[in-house]
Amino acid sequence: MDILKITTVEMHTAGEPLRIVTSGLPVIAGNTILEKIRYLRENHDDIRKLIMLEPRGHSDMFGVYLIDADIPGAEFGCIFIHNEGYSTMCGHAVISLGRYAIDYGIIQQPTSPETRVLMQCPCGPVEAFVEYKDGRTGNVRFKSVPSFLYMKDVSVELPDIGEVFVDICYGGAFYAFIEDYKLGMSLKTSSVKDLTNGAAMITESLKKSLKLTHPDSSDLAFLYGTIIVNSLEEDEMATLCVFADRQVDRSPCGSGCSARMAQLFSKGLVKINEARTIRGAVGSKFVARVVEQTKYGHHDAVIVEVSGKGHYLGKSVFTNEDDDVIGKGFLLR
Ligand SMILES: O=C(O)[C@H]1NCC[C@@H]1O
Repeated sequence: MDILKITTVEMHTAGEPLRIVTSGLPVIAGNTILEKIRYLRENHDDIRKLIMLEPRGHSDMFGVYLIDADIPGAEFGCIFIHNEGYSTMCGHAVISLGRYAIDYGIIQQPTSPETRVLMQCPCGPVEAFVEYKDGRTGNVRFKSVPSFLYMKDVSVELPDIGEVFVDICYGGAFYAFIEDYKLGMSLKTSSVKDLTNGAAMITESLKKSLKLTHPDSSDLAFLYGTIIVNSLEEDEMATLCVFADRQVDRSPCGSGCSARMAQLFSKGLVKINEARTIRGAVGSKFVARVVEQTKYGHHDAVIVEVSGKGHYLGKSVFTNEDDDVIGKGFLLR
């Protein structure tokens, strides 16, 4: 590996980390963002492991490579990385990146009270609006790609629990959704370890039995994770997203909020423009609302707007010595 130095800006959105790589990447071959992801997976997955896994990261680390966009109007493209590979959408990253794009001069003439930043995510264009006042960036709201309920009441057989039913929904990534009580658990009182195991069992089982299709590309047609939600009878919506290799989102999961709102809308449980606050694993919140109805392929879909705020944590300079094999990345659980 001929990596000498990788520099990053470190942020978090609602507790979920975002390691933004600012220099040190090789030339990434490919004409489209999806081709670039394939190229990275096949040729430079060592870089992802180096900065996501231990000892520089951990099993729940998340990051992004910024690339030139290949669609008109987008300021940049985002290649999201995590403990297992590359994701198709990441709302918490978009929220932090909205601030970063202005604060680090990608957008040179920001406007008040909001600046529009169009980002190309692997799932498609995502439009962010960044609060900007007196030279300072603030909250970010984004409108994601069309989100939809893909399949309802899919049966999953779980060891020790038995048969449960999940809905599969898309919000730039595919998730299985299940209420906590159906697993005999509670988002309020069960341990994160038990919830994670329950969610991961669902994802693993569905990956073996369910073939997903996506209107645009087979590269986007895979189950990213399972989201455990609370009952709608509770005062506030709550969620815990377990994605990639048992990675636990600290935030309420932006793409999961889009998918959840699409699920609720298609069942008549939220109305257009009705704002819902969604609490994540560490108590932080996003606000989401359906803003438009649309079609995506043959799916009845909606555009969901999600808002939250990202914060800066610092900067890193990562190196790797030639004789440091362990330092190339590992996970201990
Ligand atoms: O906010 C989101 O959409 C993301 N957070 C980590 C997992 C998802 O990609």
